[in-house]
Amino acid sequence: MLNFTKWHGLGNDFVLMELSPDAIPQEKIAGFVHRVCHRHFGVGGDGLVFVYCDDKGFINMRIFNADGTEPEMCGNAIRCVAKYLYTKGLVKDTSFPIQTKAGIKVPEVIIKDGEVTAVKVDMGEPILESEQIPFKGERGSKVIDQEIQVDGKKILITAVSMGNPHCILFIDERVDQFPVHILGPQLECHRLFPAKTNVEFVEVLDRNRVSVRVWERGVGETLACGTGACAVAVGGSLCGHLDPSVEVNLSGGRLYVEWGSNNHVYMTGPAVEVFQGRCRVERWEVGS
Ligand SMILES: N[C@@H](CCC[C@H](N)C(=O)O)C(=O)O
Repeated sequence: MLNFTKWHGLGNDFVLMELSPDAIPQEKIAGFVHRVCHRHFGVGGDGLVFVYCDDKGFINMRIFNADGTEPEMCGNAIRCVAKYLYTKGLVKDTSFPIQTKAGIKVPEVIIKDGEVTAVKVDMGEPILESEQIPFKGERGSKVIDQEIQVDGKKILITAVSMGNPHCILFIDERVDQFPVHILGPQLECHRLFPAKTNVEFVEVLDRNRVSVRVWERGVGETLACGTGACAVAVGGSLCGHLDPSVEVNLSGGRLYVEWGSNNHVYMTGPAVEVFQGRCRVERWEVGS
């Protein structure tokens, strides 16, 4: 039996296990994650998050998407991990570093009347030139409002990496009526993004407020994406649509993002524990 807790950040939901994925045979991880995250045959979740201390005593977080692929980072999950560690008494300070595949991130739990009401995360610096996002071949040639063809139609995209890749579209229509389920998968697998991409559809409400729907790599449409919200704030600022401080309204709720003058991106939002449980696992086969 494996203990787990179920968490969400604005409806972007995760199964959290205090375990290193290295404890699982490499060839079994994708199937294990897929099964745990399955909404009918497993616990159900957009992803599975592993939290553990490495041999140097560093806290590590590794996240896997529901399809079993491993992204570099997850903004909503790191808030859940920070609250988990703090409320369980596994860390004493309100702010502490967490090692991820996208480098060290520093969450700070915000406490009011003895309760963790939100988590603010220093998400580090955005990356505008990387192998994950389209790059025109010259240094300094960032992808900002660049025209591309999708299914014979011309669209403008902006590409930002927060450790994981994001393709951002600023749209003129209402985002709640936008065909996210058609354009999302087409852009996720577009040849310009060699490692596939997350896709954010953004309706700008004013210079400090946006409405966003997200199509996530390896998952599909989710209710929120923390790294996506950060990428939108950076992309919107680079395109001249937004100020550096933005309220990001996602399908599952609101995040506050600030692109600081030190080039770090700060994301603030909630983290909620939903339930605890144990799942039956035999040879890393779940529920069989
Ligand atoms: N929901 C996440 C991002 C999870 C990873 C993403 N699907 C990817 O493949 O990069 C967030 O809150 O940032």
